[in-house]
Amino acid sequence: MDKLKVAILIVSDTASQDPASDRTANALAPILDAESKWEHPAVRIVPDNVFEIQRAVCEWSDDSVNWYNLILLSGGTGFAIKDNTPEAVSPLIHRHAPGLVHGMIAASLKVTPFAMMSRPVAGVRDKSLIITLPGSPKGAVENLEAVVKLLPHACLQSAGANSRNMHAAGVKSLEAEAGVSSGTHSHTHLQKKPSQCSHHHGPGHVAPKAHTSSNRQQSNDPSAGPNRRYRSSPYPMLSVEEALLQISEHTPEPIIIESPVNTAIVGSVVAEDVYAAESVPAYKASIVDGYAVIAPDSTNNAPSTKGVFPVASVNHANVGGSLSPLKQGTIARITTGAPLPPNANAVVMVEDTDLVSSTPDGTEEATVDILTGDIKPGENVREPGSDVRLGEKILARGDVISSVGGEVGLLASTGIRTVKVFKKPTIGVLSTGDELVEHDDPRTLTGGQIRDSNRPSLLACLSSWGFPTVDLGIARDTPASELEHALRDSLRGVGRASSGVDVIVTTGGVSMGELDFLKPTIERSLGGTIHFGRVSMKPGKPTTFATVPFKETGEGTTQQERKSKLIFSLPGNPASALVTLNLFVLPSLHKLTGLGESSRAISSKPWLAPQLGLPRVAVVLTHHFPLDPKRTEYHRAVVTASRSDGRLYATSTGVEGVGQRSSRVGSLANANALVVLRPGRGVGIKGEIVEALMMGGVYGSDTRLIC
Ligand SMILES: Nc1nc2c(c(=O)[nH]1)N[C@H]1C(S)=C(S)[C@@H](COP(=O)(O)OP(=O)(O)OC[C@H]3O[C@@H](n4cnc5c(N)ncnc54)[C@H](O)[C@@H]3O)O[C@H]1N2
Ligand code: MOO
Ligand SMILES: [Mg+2]
Repeated sequence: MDKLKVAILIVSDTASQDPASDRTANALAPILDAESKWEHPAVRIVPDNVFEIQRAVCEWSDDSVNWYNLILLSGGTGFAIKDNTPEAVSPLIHRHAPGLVHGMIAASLKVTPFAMMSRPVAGVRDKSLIITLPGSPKGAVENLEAVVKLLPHACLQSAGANSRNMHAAGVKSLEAEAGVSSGTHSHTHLQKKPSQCSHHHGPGHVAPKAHTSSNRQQSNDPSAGPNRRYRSSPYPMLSVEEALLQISEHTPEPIIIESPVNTAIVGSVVAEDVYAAESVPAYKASIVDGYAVIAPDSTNNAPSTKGVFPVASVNHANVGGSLSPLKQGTIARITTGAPLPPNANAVVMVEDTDLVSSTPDGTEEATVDILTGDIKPGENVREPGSDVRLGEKILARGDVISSVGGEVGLLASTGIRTVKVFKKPTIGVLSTGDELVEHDDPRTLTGGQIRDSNRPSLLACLSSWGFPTVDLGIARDTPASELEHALRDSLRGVGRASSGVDVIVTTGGVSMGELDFLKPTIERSLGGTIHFGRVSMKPGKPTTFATVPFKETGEGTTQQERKSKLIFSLPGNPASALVTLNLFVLPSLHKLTGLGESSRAISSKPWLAPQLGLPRVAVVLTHHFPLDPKRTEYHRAVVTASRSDGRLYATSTGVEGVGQRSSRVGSLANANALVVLRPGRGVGIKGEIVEALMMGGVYGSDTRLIC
């Protein structure tokens, strides 16, 4: 018999930094070598990080050529916060092996009651047997020794060997070595072929409840095949309002970064009150072009400003150095914004003066006649700090740095070089489907191929909202592992998503088809939680929202814990994808970007206040709109403002025939609003006032009148 392949994954933050500190791998290897059934183990070390662990296990189990029969993990199985090896491994397991877990704990309990504090996991993924062991060399050795005799047999069965033959050939001796007797129960168990196990996972079987958010059944098992898929969705149908509440609840709080004041902060929300670092103006400045004068007041006994005065000096804006004081009886020429010389207290506009004489060379003013005596101290002068006082609060937490430029101007003028803002989330967009072809592929479509229109349209929409995006490409439906790898890579920040994403938006694969793998992949393979998988709306019924646990540490941030990443899995139909992006993803992005803080700061409203998501307005229907009997419809429409009566009017982008069909992305071309049509019989009547969500600016019109 060929030797079996075995890999050891050491899970330890310490050993990942200092590989020499690991003693467990060297302690385990001799136990396997003694069996002479194993190749020398491959060893790798990763930190206590769910994604690193999953990546290594998948590499060893999923490669169709170089897969390993046995994958042993050591470390991260205790109760400490950072111990998350079982959480990383459980979702990867297709068929659990509680017997091995029981055997290991029973053996350890003979040695120490602390065995109860270990949380081992064991089971089969594809053809590989995966077992977690404690991190200490002693504990790992004890656990491995407890099961090692059974492992060659277990691995061969997992790999698909005929168990009857194996049983006849060697089980008796195995049992003898392991010190167990071959009772009826163990016979039955060992005789089961791996493929037979899958019938446990069809509908009717209560799957292990790992990360579901309710008591419902877990999503379809992709390996069960179409004849075993659910024939009704296990996901409860939520109302749009309930779905928005779930999103609100599970969208993490925004995190703060220090950002330089430049164009990139436009659209950001200020995270801490900002105080002026400098006064504006920093000096006494002229508001006009003219002559600085000493206007009479009770303190200076100056004569009237009316009369002819010698021009003593010239003050331009941008002068360096110190200015000589203005003497009584003289004036100084000055430009707008320039500093007044000491003693000057007012400026006379050049329009209120006449030139009397020039210097002998004819190039300069010698004397000027001031035509008005009605100049008061302070006239045409900006006092230091009169625009902005040093230390004055110029922006408050929650303020939005708008594209108008006023906030950037304030920061720039007061010497603020960096500002604390909430980090804008980065969104990765992934299309799924075997039928998809790049939209710009020059080849003619064949068979059931269609162009991927969702990715470009979603990326365009997200960019227009001002969020950084990552194009995650297309993941095929088959093999299902392609989707799993694409999502995991994006969550871990490798490949196309190397700069990291906070939110993943996928389209396709969320409904009831046998290739609709999104939900099972999130739940079963990534250990995510699906908060909802169906919404009573049209279009967009199968919209799915999930969170996947994650810990982030990065540069330049002050609060580094983003505990989970968000996945919005939108329906594949193009109109459904865009409508649900607007309706569900935008409010979440707004919360992540700190706009929730904004609404709290401004009005103490909860985060679902109108500032989050699309603005809501009341519109008048310009014609009859058909209603759906069950689902709330988000009808694509053009909203115009009437100049005659100041009201907003909504006209459908197409009510006849296929106008609003969810495959018809054209229903969103020119649309600037989603008209909210509550379910009912018949039609929404022309002239009726309903709610609309504005996706773009209102068009102007004075012709849109109804009677
Ligand atoms: N038996 C049932 N079937 C369907 C139901 C249902 O409740 N029971 N729901 C329907 C509804 S409603 C929708 S919406 C769709 C959602 O389908 P999926 O999200 O599973 O998406 P796919 O099956 O992958 O594709 C649907 C459709 O969209 C096209 N598509 C997919 N991706 C793209 C893309 N990137 N660019 C352009 N077009 C795309 C795909 O080719 C299909 O034509 O399910 C109904 N079925
Ligand atoms: O819910 Mo679907 O998006 O109507 O076609
Ligand atoms: Mg589908």
